[in-house]
Amino acid sequence: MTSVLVARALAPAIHRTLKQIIQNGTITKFHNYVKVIQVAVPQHQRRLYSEKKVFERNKPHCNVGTIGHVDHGKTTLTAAITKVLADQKLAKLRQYADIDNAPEEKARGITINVAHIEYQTENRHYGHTDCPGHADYIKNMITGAAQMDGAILVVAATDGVMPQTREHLLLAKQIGVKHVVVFINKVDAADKEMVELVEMEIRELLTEMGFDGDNIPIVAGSALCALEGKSPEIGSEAILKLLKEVDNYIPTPVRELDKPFLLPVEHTYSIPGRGTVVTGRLERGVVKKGMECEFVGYNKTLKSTVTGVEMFHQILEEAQAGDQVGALVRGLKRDDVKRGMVMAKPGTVKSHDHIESQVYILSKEEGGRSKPFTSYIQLQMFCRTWDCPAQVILPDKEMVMPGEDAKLILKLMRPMVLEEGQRFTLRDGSQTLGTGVVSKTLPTLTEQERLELTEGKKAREKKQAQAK
Ligand SMILES: Nc1nc2c(ncn2[C@@H]2O[C@H](COP(=O)(O)OP(=O)(O)OP(=O)(O)O)[C@@H](O)[C@H]2O)c(=O)[nH]1
Ligand SMILES: [Mg+2]
Repeated sequence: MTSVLVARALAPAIHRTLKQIIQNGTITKFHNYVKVIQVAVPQHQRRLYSEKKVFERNKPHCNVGTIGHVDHGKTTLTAAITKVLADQKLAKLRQYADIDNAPEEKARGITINVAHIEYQTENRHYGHTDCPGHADYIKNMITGAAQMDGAILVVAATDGVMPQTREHLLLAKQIGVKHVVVFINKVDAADKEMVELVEMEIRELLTEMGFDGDNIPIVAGSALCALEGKSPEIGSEAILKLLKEVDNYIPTPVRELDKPFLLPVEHTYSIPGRGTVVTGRLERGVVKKGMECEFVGYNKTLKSTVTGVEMFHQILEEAQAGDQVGALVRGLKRDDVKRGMVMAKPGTVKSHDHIESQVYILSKEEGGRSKPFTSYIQLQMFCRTWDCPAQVILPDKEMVMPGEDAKLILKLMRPMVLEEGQRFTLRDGSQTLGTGVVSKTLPTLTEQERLELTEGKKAREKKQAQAK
């Protein structure tokens, strides 16, 4: 007991000294520092001296993000939001180059990977996902949007509604994002009539897509002015107005805290000296340090234990459904775990490669395909953080017309975690076909069926002939 008290009293001094040693370069690597801490301080005291802050859960958490056509200013707006809120001590400023930080993003001046940013308003704590607008990176946008409780659609006043404005809105709707707030950007470079015209055009599009086009809040301003601290009436004031609308219009969803936890893995990182961290939005339940977990997907089930939980690099006592989480896991290498796997309470989820579903196929006017399709068409299925090719079988009709609702049997190339009631999106090349819900999971494909699926009927017959 005395030694604990002494350690407690001495710890801040030890911490200061160690910090100084690091700064002086005597201990260069952080994990060496951690090792010294581990030797010097008893385990139950260690967190007190950790470099990281403990996350203070004093406001509801909500996930939003920016969607919209390429170059309309989503990343600039994301940076501007952090700037305006940093002035009120509600965020840490994230510069544009901090958000689009990959070399290719810098070279091309476009967003490729989604970025997760944190900020707060007076009312809520936000996780903000900045999505890419370029048509080639729609896949990343789908994963990003799947984590949002509400979206901020960015439309440049200089361009108005463009192809990915429409496509992102359509995908958001399909994925189940029900609440959208609009920011008309670049008003510094457009006249008033133009802005009014663009607003009318957006309201029309929203209504056409099945959103409440008449009442959705639309704020006009300039993200660049806000970021550069110029013309406050279209700069910082417009950003604050937008955030107020986001606060009011996008409700905090009811989280499923009492269910077994499930985290669709978005990324994996390796932290030297500590292990592997998986990130993603916790879909349901609660995760704490010490809990056993299981990674399921791609024909694999890996067992592990959660050894730490963080949100935006701050330590979490407990991660709750809806949180944007980083979980440190024991005994797994970074390459063992892949995006698209699910981290869940052991024994609570199962992979499936054969399902029955109810799907709405979009009409041409809604952005879907113009021709009907029949059995054996191969489509790409997007669900949570994974996507996978799937073969379609129509059990009760010859063909499905665009604009129709249909029962589809889907055979997946790989078994992935799926549950009854799970939503997914179907795409064909660069076109969104529709969304569906898993109505029933069916028996796993037999070896014969899988062979047929992967190699086609002809190849199978050839193999059988050769075997004879
Ligand atoms: N005039 C003006 N230019 C702006 C404004 N906001 C952004 N821009 C410029 O528009 C260009 C594109 O901005 P980004 O923020 O990269 O656009 P984005 O929507 O994130 O683009 P992607 O992520 O690649 O789809 C940059 O050159 C910005 O400086 C604005 O309010 N006014
Ligand atoms: Mg961007």
